[in-house]
Amino acid sequence: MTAQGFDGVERRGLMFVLSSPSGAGKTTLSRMLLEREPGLKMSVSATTRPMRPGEVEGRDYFFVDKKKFEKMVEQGELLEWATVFDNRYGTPSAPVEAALAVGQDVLFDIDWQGTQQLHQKASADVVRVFILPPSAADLERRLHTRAQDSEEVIRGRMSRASHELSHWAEYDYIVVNHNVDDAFAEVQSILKAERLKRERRTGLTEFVRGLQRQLEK
Ligand SMILES: Nc1nc2c(ncn2[C@@H]2O[C@H](COP(=O)(O)OP(=O)(O)O)[C@@H](O)[C@H]2O)c(=O)[nH]1
Ligand SMILES: Nc1ncnc2c1ncn2[C@@H]1O[C@H](COP(=O)(O)OP(=O)(O)O)[C@@H](O)[C@H]1O
Repeated sequence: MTAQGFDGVERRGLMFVLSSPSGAGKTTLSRMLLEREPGLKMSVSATTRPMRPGEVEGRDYFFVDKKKFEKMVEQGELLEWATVFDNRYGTPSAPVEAALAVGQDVLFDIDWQGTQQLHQKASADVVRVFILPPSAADLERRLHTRAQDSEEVIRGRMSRASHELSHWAEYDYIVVNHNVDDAFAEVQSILKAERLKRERRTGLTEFVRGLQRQLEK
């Protein structure tokens, strides 16, 4: 599972997780990252929740019924899964493994339960980022301006937000999404720095040996 770094030094692919209370901006930041960061692939989850207007099957989620979801769990097809807002959500393993195998990094928009499971399985390769809204009023406004959920669903999401927030300390990095461009720049810097971590740059020993050979000539 090695990727060619942009500087030619091989490294292991990483799993980049964004979590937040609903409406804090994960989807927005994920889309920006995918547009601007080569070598990053989105993990598309399976969910039993209904499709929202504008969502696309296979791009945003694989929309499945409860029976199909249970079958995926039984057959061991999911890397992690959890129940959120009365719906099930899970990460199909095969595409993640395939992406890492060809040297891509994988981006996950999953909740704290899934993040814990992923971290238990592959702690060295998981980078966890938690996105905070600047205030409760902003969070509620964003859920309304997204205009994709009913009043009742929005109320449910607001009442779950405090519980979601309580998991912030399980993450490696915390970004407050005041302004989307600033938050994006922060998330992008985290990804860039994590790609340079010595421990996952498997090709460094060979690279440095090559440099030493050149110097000793
Ligand atoms: N554990 C887990 N959580 C997921 C997965 N996919 C999405 N989620 C989380 O489920 C929650 C609800 O997602 P969604 O219905 O798309 O609403 P949104 O957060 O408002 O965009 C969010 O916290 C997501 O991060 C998954 O595959 N596994
Ligand atoms: N920094 C920001 N300022 C204002 N609105 C934002 C900001 N970040 C995201 N939004 C808007 O808030 C809404 C919720 O964002 P979204 O990315 O769907 O959140 P999540 O995926 O965490 O539920 C969207 O309408 C999005 O355009």
